[in-house]
Amino acid sequence: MSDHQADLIVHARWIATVSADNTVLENHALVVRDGRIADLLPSALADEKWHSDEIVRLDDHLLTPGLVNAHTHAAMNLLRGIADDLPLMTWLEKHIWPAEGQFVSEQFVYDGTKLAAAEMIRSGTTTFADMYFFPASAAKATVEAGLRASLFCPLLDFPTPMGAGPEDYLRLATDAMDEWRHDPRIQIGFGPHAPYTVSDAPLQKVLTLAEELDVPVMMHVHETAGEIQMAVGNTGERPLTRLQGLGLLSPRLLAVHMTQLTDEEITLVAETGTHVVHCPESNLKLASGFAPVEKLRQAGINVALGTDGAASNNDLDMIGEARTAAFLAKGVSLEADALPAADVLKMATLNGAKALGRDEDIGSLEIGKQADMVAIDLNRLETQPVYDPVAQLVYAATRDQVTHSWVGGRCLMNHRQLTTLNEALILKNAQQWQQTIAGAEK
Ligand SMILES: CSC[C@H]1O[C@@H](n2cnc3c(O)ncnc32)[C@H](O)[C@@H]1O
Ligand SMILES: [Zn+2]
Repeated sequence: MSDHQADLIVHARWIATVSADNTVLENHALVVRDGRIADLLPSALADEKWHSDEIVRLDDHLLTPGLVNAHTHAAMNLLRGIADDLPLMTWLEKHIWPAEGQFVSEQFVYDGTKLAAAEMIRSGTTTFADMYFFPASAAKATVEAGLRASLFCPLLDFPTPMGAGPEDYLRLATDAMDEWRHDPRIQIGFGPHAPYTVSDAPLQKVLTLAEELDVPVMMHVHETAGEIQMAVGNTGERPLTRLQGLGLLSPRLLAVHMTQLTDEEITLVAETGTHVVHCPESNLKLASGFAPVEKLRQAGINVALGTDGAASNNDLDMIGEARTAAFLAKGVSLEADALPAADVLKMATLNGAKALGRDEDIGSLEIGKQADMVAIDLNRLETQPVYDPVAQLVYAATRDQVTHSWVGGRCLMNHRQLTTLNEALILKNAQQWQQTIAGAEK
């Protein structure tokens, strides 16, 4: 390869870099070599300086970093619509856990994660943080789809189709960590489900192992007021205080939901460097509340964005989630400048990468980082004219305007055609699962 031979050059009308200075470049080219961004320069100069057999010209598009869905349960796509309009604990205990107990298997997770991967690619996500059973099956589906994932291995006090109890779950998690240690696409972490399903002893083991193996931990925390009332009634302590006592609050922890927080707890989260994952649509649909995002941001907390699973959201659309997050922040603070478009895009990209400890590699479009990026066609009646492309993405565009996706410079979607996944087969499998599951309910 000559000095200026590239694997891929993408010219775009706008490039939202999400770098520290938040630059939006106009009429620039992004040059990819060996999966990484080798150059970012004005299109006219790129034509003189760089050569490539693969040149993509996107004259009406905004190029952004691939979106990072910082919390989901991918395989739950197969349970989308199985139980709606219910509060969290009824939804979980009366519908979701019984269905999972009956149907979740390696094949369910593989098929469900493929279905989710197709939806995620088609809506601009390139990395997702998953917390679900049989992570080896999720990893296989992820790698075949060409996405990146951080897979948080489940841990609960009670048996599930995947394991008999904490010792089992911990062994499965460390086995997965061994297996995937050398693959840069897959990161494995611990996913203790929630304070109300995991007791102190296994949580202490998680902490010791996570520190020893230097891996992240993800947990649903303070999702509802009921969770806190129950804990206070049983132990006299709020769950966050308990987690702090156990030493779990740290930059290693991604605390998901956090809808119930006192000012003192916000200070504690900030001081410990704990990351918060905001899942506004799931929280709204389950009527759980919402994280006080503006207060968290003002306290200096890194807030990432997640969809949660498709059984509570009911989609994995990070563009829609970003819009909901922005509107909600404005609505609850009564401040129109709360969570501006550029900040919510950062929340959906770089902040997620940071929470996962992957921001040296992904989350922004900067020279040296992985070429994980997506293109959004703004030349539609719904998004013209364009004064501010990032505002247009957040406030007006929809996920079907995502036309291209690359992970490490590899194209996963070209003009809305998936290149790694068989859509017809994924659809057929999803319909078969629906028949099996609905048939068993009769
Ligand atoms: C330990 S595997 C994941 C486990 O979590 C369940 N789940 C999905 N969404 C939520 C949520 O919003 N709060 C709590 N638990 C949730 C999922 O069904 C699996 O059982
Ligand atoms: Zn969740």
